[in-house]
Amino acid sequence: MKLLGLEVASPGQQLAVVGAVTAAGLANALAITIVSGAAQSPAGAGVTTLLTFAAAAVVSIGANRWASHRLNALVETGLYRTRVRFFEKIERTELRGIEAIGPTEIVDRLAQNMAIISAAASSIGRVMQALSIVAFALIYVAFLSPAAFVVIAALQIGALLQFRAAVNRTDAILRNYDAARLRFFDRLMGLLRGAKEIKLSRARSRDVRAEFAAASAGLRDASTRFDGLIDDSYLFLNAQLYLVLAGLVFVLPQYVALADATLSILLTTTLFLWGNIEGAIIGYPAYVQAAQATEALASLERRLDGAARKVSVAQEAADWPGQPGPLELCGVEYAYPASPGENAFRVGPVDLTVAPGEVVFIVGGNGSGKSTLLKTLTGLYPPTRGRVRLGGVTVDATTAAAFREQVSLILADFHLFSRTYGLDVSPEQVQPLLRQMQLAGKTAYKDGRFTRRDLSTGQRKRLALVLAMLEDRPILVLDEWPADQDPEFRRHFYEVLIPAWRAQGKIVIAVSHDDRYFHCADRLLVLDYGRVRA
Ligand SMILES: Nc1ncnc2c1ncn2[C@@H]1O[C@H](COP(=O)(O)OP(=O)(O)OP(=O)(O)O)[C@@H](O)[C@H]1O
Repeated sequence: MKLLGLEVASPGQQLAVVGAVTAAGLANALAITIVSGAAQSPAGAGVTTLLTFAAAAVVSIGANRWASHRLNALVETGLYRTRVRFFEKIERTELRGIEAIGPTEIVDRLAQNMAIISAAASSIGRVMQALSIVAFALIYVAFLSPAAFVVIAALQIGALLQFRAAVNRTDAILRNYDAARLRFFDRLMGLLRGAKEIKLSRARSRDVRAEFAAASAGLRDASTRFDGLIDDSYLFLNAQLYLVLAGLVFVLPQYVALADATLSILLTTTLFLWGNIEGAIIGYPAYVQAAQATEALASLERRLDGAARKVSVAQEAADWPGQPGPLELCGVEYAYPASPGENAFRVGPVDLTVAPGEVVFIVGGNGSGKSTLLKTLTGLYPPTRGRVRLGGVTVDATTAAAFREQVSLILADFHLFSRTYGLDVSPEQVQPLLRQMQLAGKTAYKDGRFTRRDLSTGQRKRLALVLAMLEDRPILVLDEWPADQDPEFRRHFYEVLIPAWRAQGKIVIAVSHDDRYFHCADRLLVLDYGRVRA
């Protein structure tokens, strides 16, 4: 069964919820019938009547409670499954796919849209309960007076159809709201990431504030229009109640013979019924919002699937099938997709063979394609031409996942996770490396995590290198790693660490701008606007 667009329940579970809601509605109608009857002849209402009334009330409340808790649990389980599925899809989507969608949309969809769907779950329960009560109350009205039933039902159906049409008109507003929320979120991220830069310039702060205010205004306008339309429709529905009451009291008795007592019960029942109709329609906008949120989630999922179809890598690949051997780049090129009116950046073709124990420095100006080449040779970007081989085995969709596990990579925008995920090491193994990186006393390794990660930029890079050394993989790739190190540690890197890795037989590829240490490499690869110059 699909609820709020989520695959949440088996037909049996669905039947149980509908059954409970129906039983609650029926018990509710029974309770009204009993009190109405008792009100007509109080002398005839004894203990049995009271007990039957109490039993009906208990069944109604109990069944409603069970149904709403069950519905909430089903929707939350559906959301949980959706989150896990998204995590797996994001994990399977290659780097380019994630870069193309962007983190703002992914975070917004998974946080905001899921919250909208979760909030709608309780509304849906209330709508179902109210509709069931309305249905049974209408049957009771039909039993009291078929003519009154026709009047009430006709006005009710008209009002509900009008309300539904109004809510459906909010579709465009909701889409605007969704786009406005993404813009707002994007500006908010800019505000937080750029907090330092903003503090240093009042003019910049003013401009950023203006953009932030414009994004907030977009949210305000879309939200106000949505709420306004819903409120108007709600009031219109309320106005129908006056029509129904007038019809019942002033018009109906002119044409149909009605006892005073019946008319009074009809009025009470109508007021009760209308209260429940209001209950039903209050939840409907939440349902529409949830449906839109689900569609946005589905659209993101389609894009992730599309990106995965374009470039897919078998995750369940076994260990690397080849022997340790040279890393070969055979005519490797990578071209970013071209934006309209722009020439796409392309790096390559690169032909390079690096044997175990060899050290290659990649050199070149800003924007010459060094990081792009590193991402391509480590299998993060699939080459648009040529191929990467390790130990004679080509890196392709079936071997890429295993190949990446042969590589330790520290890019300029590396991330230090809160735990040392995927590494099973003891503090005794970590401590000597922390000492070697002059981090002992700054941080320590305990319970699978480093006690402190709020270190200086250079120290964080050293910590990333500690993790890379603990991984102990045959290929070590570093993007301008020494750039943030002090001269002494820079020398340590070039004159102690690099020779040690060479002696261990590692393939070391490092981007470097330190020409005074170029002699520490076996070879230099010079890039110039994506082309290999030397
Ligand atoms: N995600 C991306 N999408 C499209 N183009 C990109 C992307 N990342 C980088 N580029 C483009 O690729 C070119 C090379 O970028 P790259 O980061 O590889 O250069 P780099 O040599 O590492 O530069 P730097 O020394 O400044 O770090 C740049 O012109 C950049 O505009």
